[in-house]
Amino acid sequence: EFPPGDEAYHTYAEMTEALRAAQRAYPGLARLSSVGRSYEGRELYLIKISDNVDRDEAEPEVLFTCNQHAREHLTTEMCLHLVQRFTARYATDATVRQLVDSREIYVLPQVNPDGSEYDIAGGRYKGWRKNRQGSGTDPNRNWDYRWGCCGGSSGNPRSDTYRGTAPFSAPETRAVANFVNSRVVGGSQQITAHIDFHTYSELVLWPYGYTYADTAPGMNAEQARRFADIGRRMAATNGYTPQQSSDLYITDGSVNDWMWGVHGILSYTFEMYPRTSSGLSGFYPPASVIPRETARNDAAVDVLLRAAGGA
Ligand SMILES: CC(C)C[C@H](NS(N)(=O)=O)C(=O)O
Ligand SMILES: [Ca+2]
Ligand SMILES: [Ca+2]
Ligand SMILES: [Zn+2]
Repeated sequence: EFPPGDEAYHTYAEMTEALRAAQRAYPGLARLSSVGRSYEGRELYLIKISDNVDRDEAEPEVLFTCNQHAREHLTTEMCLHLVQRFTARYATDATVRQLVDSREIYVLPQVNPDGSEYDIAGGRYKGWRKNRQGSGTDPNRNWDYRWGCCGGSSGNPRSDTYRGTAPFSAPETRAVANFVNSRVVGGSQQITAHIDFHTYSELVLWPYGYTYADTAPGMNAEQARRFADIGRRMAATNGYTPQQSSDLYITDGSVNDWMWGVHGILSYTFEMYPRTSSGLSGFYPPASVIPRETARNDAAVDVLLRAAGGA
């Protein structure tokens, strides 16, 4: 459980109950499923939000993933805020209704529930980042695109950026990748856009992460320009700093590189609040900031949902 004062943050059980409650309250709009299990056997819950939710309609599909990194608990709240906004406001908010009626929105609030639960065990924060497989694998170095290619991860199991023994050696990244692979229907990937939420630093990041170059195989100048244009439009709404991922530092095996490199999905990372911090406290902002710092991304999310349809 979370330490005293931080009860508003959702544990894995509370997150699961929030998803179940959304499905119960909005059965025509929300459908809960699992994409698989974590290393310790926790279901990796996914909720789909759309009109006629039980039908696979010819609408652009957009995926939001959160909590790849255990200690980044504000991101779980970000995904749950998305679920809340697109279900509870459907009846009253014309913007929300238009988006839910014309898109299929997938939200995965905890990619790494084992790590997240370990980080808060006993009501004390551990500063834990990775999953709980052996000494821990960094999920965001375990994706199967240019895995371990470029000095953007570690081969040392003790390292916080340990890439694992092989691409998708982590059950969690394997399960999410299986789901994305399953959305190739009739030879084309139905998911057109994606945001992976992290904390912290207030950044909008786009691929590639494995190279400093703006263009590279699978990313031509026009595609790079589109990533930057949409990235800048999103950053203009939330005050984050837009940049290519590698401008921060080189990463290899990251989710954005895989989503774009393998599936052509317009995939971003949002590093949320705070912008700066000393040491680990940046990962543990007071629960009082949750409403403000999750709603802060509403307009950016709408920019992406529109871009997913070609806007
Ligand atoms: C998406 C990359 C470029 C940044 C991310 N930073 S974090 N969230 O781990 O501090 C990471 O190292 O995975
Ligand atoms: Ca629909
Ligand atoms: Ca569809
Ligand atoms: Zn992170």
